Amino acid sequence: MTEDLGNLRNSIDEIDTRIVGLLRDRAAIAARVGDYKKARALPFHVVSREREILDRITELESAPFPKESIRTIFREILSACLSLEEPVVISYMGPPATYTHQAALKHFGHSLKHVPAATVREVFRAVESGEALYGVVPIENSTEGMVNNTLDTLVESDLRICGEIILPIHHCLLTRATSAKEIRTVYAHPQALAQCRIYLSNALPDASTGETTSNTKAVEMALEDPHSAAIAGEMAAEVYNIPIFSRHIEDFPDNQTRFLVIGTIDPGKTRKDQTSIMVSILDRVGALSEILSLIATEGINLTRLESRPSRKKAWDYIFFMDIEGHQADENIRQLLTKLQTLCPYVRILGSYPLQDKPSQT
Ligand SMILES: O=C(O)C(=O)C[C@]1(C(=O)O)C=C[C@@H](O)C=C1
Repeated sequence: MTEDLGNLRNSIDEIDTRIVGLLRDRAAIAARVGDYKKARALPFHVVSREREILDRITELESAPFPKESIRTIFREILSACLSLEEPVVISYMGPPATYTHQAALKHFGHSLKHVPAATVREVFRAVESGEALYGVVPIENSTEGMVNNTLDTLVESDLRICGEIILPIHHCLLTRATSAKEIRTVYAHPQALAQCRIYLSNALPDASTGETTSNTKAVEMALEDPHSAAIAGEMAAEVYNIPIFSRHIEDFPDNQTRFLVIGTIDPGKTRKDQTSIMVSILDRVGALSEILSLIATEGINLTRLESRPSRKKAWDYIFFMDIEGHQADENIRQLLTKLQTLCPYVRILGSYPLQDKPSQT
């Protein structure tokens, strides 16, 4: 029997109607949950519950529908339902269409209000003042390393880390020029320029480079001058309506950036968490190795160790550590108690859901 296209499309229309009906029912219940929470002054955004929902629906059989798409769709459903309970503002390091903006949208969905801030410090200020519930700032790139400014701002602030976002970064060359030889200058944020060195020297050996405060600023320069190009993401090309000359121009294809979600809300314990701590150590032989062996003795996996000058005394350092697990776990509680006796200063920056590293796309 041959398929009838009209019948197939009618079936899809019926299913779509059912999906919308179910979303309407879900939204009505979420609004009731919102009223319940309002009456009891409970937090509206519950990270651990969202994580539970996302993990559960990912385990449901959806084939041939891709699992990753199920998660993306549900991320948007949760975002829309939360926005019915409470208008939530997210401050991100702007301007719009940067990778940080993309990271914030991926993590919180499009239904929350995403507001750009000019600097990392401004993002922290927006959250500290209560203008925003959360802030999103870049912390580390897999090719270029730590964003020191974010680490330093974290040290000075009382805000906690509520989550992390890992985004694969694929740079594009954006320009109004139609051939490589027309391009005289390539503008970008220093991090993006550094991540595309090989491409630039091979494809545009005669072009000079110009550093900008953001890739979006670079796009504005490239829009003004047809002899200029900018390095930025695909989202910037869409938002600013500038042609993409070349895609995937990053030197290392597995280029990822990690962002932090900062705020005051405790995300709660989930199935797989990570704890970030900051310690200062005594200036004596073996002090750091003693801490590392404590971590090993408790059977804890140390996934990141960074040092930064304390900015209080010359050659005095603070150490940032990420360990697998939640601060409520027995072995981490033991470790923290021992660290308090060993280190002059210990601060828990937060326990939050561990993000899976995205596979190369
Ligand atoms: O379960 C809740 O606490 C809700 O508010 C409902 C809901 C949802 O849409 O499922 C919405 C927002 C929360 O962040 C978590 C879940």
